[in-house]
Amino acid sequence: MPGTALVLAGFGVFAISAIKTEESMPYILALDQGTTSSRAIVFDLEGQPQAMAQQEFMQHFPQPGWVEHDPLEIWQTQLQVAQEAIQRAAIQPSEIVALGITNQRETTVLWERATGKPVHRAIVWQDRRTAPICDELRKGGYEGLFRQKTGLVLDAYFSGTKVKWLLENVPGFRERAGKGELCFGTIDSWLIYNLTGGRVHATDVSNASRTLLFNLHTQRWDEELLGILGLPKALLPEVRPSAGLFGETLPELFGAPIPIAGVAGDQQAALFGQACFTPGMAKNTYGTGCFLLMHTGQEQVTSQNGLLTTVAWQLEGGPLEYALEGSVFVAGAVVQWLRDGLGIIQNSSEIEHLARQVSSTDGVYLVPAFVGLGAPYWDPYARGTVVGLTRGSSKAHLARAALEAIAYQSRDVLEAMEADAGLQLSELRMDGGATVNDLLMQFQADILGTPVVRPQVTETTALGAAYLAGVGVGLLTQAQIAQRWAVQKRFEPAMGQEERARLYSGWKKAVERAKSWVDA
Ligand SMILES: Nc1ncnc2c1ncn2[C@@H]1O[C@H](COP(=O)(O)OP(=O)(O)O)[C@@H](O)[C@H]1O
Ligand SMILES: O=P(O)(O)OC[C@H](O)CO
Repeated sequence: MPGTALVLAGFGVFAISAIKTEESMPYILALDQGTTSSRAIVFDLEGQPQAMAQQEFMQHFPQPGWVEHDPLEIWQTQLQVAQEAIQRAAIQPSEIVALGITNQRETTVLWERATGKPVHRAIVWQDRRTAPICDELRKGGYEGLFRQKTGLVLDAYFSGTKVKWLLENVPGFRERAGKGELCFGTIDSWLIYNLTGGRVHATDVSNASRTLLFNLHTQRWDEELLGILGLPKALLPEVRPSAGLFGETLPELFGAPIPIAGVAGDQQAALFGQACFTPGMAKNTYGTGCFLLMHTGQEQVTSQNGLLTTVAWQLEGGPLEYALEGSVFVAGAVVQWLRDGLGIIQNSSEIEHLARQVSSTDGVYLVPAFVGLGAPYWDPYARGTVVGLTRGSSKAHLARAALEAIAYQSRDVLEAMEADAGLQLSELRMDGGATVNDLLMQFQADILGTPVVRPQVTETTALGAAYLAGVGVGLLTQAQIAQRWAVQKRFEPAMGQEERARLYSGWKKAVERAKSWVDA
C-alpha cells in the first residue's frame, strides 16, 4: 500500500526532525541597545546566558544639555556584537529560534524611507533642547491633555517634541515628512528596519507609549496630539504587541533568517526579565539612569506624585498591561562623569573601593542634575550641584556622595510610587550595570528601609527581551519564566531610623539648591 508507506515515511521524517530539534538546542538572541553601549546575549531557553558581546559607542554633546548618537554607529555596533555573540556561543545560526530587541527608549531617529539613510543624528532621551517647546505647550494649556491621553508629563525626555524640533529646525524636513519621504522611529524601530532590510517599519506598544503621541485609551497614535505638535502621521511606525512576530532578519546578516518575536523598551523588558508579572511587583534598574517600575496589571494608575503611567507590554492576543514609572536621568552616568569628566577613577569599578575609604560623606551631597531632574521633580532647568564641601572634603567623599545620590534619587521615586499605589513594598528587585556595587546596594537598602534583592542574572533587560521573544514564538510561558527567577544576594536595611531621616533630609535640601538653576 504505497499510501501507507508514504504516510509512514512522513511519520519517519517527522520523528527524525523532532529528535533533531531536541538534540540541537534552541537559543534566543537578545539585542540590548543601551544609552552607552550595544550588547547582544545568546540565551538558552532556561534563560541562562551562553555568550555575550558589547561595544560602547560615541556620545555627542554638541551644546550644553544636548545629547546625540549616530544612528549608523548604533546599527553597526549592534550588528557586530550580535554576530560576535553568535560566534562566541559556538552555535549554528539556524539554532536561534527567535530574536528579541530591547532599547534605550524615547531616543528619536529620522531616516529616509527610500534609502534607509538617517537624515540627522539621533536626539537622545537625555537631550534637553526641547524644554522651551514643552514650556510653550504648557502655556497653551495642553499639559492636562497630554497627561490624560498618554500618561506622560510634558517634558523634553519624550520623543514627540524631539521630532517637532527636527521638523522645525532642519530645512526641508517638514516638507519631506509631509510627503511621506521620512520615517520616524525609536531605536527599536530603527533596528527592526535595518534587520529586515527596510521591509518592516514597526514599533511595540511599550516603546510607542514613550513618544507623547500614543493614546493609552484608544491604543493608537493620537490624531489630536499629532495635530498639536504638527507631525504628519505618515512618519510613524505601525504599533504591534511586544511579543509576537515582527518579521524575519535578512538571512545574510546572521547566516540564517531569524524571527524577530519580542520587542520592548529596556525598562519594560527588565520588568519582564525580573518576572514582575503581578500588580505591586517592582524593580529598579541602575544603568545610565535609574528606572523604577511597578507593574499595575491592566489598570492605568494615574500618578498624583510626578510618576508616569506607561505600557508595560502586550503579549500577542492579550490585553495591554501597564506600569507606574519613576525615571531618574542620571545614575550610573555620575560614575562615568567621575571617570571621564573628573578623572578621579580610571574604571567604573574603582568607585566602590574609593568610596569605602570614608565611612560617610561628612555632609557632602552631589545632586547629579546634569540634564535637569526627572521624576518626581521634572525640572529641565535644574543643574548638577555639590554642597557641603569643607577643607577636609576629598575625592573619596565625592565618590561616596555620587553613589549615595543614586540611592537618594531612587528613594525619591519609591516614596512617590508607594504613595500612588497606596502600599509599601516588602522588597525591591534590582538590576543593571551599577548593581555590581555592594556599597551602593547596601546604602540603597539602608536609605529605603526596605530589603533590596539582586537576582542571579543581572542582565535582566536582555533576558526580558529574550523571554518576550520566547513567548512570541510560543516556546515559553510566563509561569516558566516566574519559576526561573532566582536571588543572588539580598541586602537588608541596617541603618537606624533617625540616621536615615537625617541623611535624607540633607538630600532634600541639596535638591532644592540644584533646582531651576539655568534660566528658562
Ligand atoms: N562598580 C560600579 N559601581 C557603580 N556604577 C557602575 C559600576 N560599574 C558600572 N557602573 C555604571 O553602570 C552603568 C552601565 O550600566 P548598564 O546597565 O550597562 O547601562 P546602560 O544600559 O544605560 O548603558 C554606567 O553608567 C556605569 O558608570
Ligand atoms: O540605556 P539605559 O538602560 O540607561 O535606559 C535608558 C532609558 O530607556 C531611557 O528612558
